[in-house]
Amino acid sequence: MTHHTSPPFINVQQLQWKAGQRAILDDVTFALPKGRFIGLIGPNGAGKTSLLRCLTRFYQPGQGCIELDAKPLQYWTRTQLAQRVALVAQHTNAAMNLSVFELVRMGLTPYKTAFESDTSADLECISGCLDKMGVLDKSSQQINTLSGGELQRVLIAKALVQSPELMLLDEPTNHLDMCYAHDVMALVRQLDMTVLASIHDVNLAAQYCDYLVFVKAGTCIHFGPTSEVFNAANLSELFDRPCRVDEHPYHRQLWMNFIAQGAQ
Ligand SMILES: Nc1ncnc2c1ncn2[C@@H]1O[C@H](COP(=O)(O)OP(=O)(O)OP(=O)(O)O)[C@@H](O)[C@H]1O
Repeated sequence: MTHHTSPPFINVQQLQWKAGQRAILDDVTFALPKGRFIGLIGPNGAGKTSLLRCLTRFYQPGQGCIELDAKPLQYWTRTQLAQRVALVAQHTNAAMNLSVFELVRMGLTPYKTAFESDTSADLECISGCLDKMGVLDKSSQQINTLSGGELQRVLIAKALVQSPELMLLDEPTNHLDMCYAHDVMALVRQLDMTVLASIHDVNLAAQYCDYLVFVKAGTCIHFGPTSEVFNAANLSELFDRPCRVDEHPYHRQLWMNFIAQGAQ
């Protein structure tokens, strides 16, 4: 397991979370620096979503601790947490009868009292975030008429309006075509914040993420800078099957391929 020397921004120590009697996360430990794009990779059912939910305190860990910026998560008030951590969930219900603007405006909720009206700074913030994600022209469109890729960008814009220090993205490229997936990853990479994103496509993760966390069967088996941990031994262990990692001949980045059965 790789460790780094800078003080961690996200510090997870021996985290355990149980659903009923079953430990879904067990002994999860990793520490990651601020301001980086971090990919959470691992097979289906490994516990990536559960881990993201623990980081928002939606799930309460049975044991272990999570610190953000050296402060245990349980000490943040609900409002402080909502101002600092934003989650873009995997299955967001887009059937609501809202415009893009109305949805993105909801990102301001942690900063507002119930009847406070929008200031010009609020409106600028909303437009700025929509613009950053390339969807400003969709502002008045109903969210249930957006394409999957547009909706994903709008949801990230809503999280940006929250101006969190930590953005959690649960499979942000799910259902996106390759171009949209790359666009979303590139846009996220440009954001000046710490982003932890679960990503199924490990090559996409390796291309854009500074750090990777490997999650297998409810625990973290490796974490560290992508260049150090993205290798055939670690990925074979993660997926329980042989693979190789090479430098891609075109873009020169690390690239994983599974070795087909009988082709070793
Ligand atoms: N609230 C819950 N109650 C019972 N089981 C749960 C609950 N939440 C998650 N699980 C189980 O925990 C395991 C991990 O689920 P999780 O969604 O965290 O995995 P994941 O790595 O995000 O998977 P995927 O890549 O398929 O989205 C699964 O077996 C799931 O069924």
